[in-house]
Amino acid sequence: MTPDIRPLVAGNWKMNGLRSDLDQIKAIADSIDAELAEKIDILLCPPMTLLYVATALAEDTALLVGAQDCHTSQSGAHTGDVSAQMIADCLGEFAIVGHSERRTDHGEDDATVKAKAQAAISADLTAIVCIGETEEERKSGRTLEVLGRQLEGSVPGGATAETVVIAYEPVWAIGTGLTPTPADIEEAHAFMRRTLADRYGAEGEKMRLLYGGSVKPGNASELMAIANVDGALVGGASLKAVDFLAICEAYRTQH
Ligand SMILES: O=C[C@H](O)COP(=O)(O)O
Repeated sequence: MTPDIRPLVAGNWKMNGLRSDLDQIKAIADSIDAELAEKIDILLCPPMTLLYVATALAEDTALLVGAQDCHTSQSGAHTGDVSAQMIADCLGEFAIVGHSERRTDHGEDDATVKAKAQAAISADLTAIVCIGETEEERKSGRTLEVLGRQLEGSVPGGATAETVVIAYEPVWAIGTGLTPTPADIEEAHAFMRRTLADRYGAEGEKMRLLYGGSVKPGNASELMAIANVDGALVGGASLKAVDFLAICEAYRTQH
């Protein structure tokens, strides 16, 4: 945690979720009480097919809703793509960009991720920019070098704490049940904080830095207590309301 930074717990449903799962979104939205809402922001990013219904379910609750990607343009001849403006039109407030699965599956490089983040910001969304090293990069001692390069290449100039959130997701920790040691996470987040503060000054000091990769109810408290970890980006454990809410609960007794 970072004093004076409001934590964000974000759920990324990835390519999961059918209409029959809308009850999970409703359960999450309806379970966020005033005490928890006062302490943290809680965000859910369902697949695009459920986005508009999700924002309707979240209306008049503290649940925030976002998307998992956006295009670099706001409209045009891009079959199958969805723009940041369309996400905002569906009342989404966030867009994840540069998730490692998109970097791998769709060949998205840092320049593309930066353009997507810029498109999100231009549509008044907050961009959650994902970065993280592969297993091979960690084993060869290049983690911080990779994070520095990705921050430089993926985060737009002029980013502020309002417009950008950074999610550190070691690729090898995603969906594997493995997590870095608390010391390794602390080192990575301290590095990101220094880098962002050097580049963005006071805004970099306030930017939210999430940890993602096998966050579960059982390890959330330990992970969220690490210095400069201002929340979580949760994959698998966000699919069930009871698990996602248990992760959010890690904050109830803190602050
Ligand atoms: O966006 C979420 C991350 O990729 C983490 O996924 P996971 O919690 O299933 O490891």
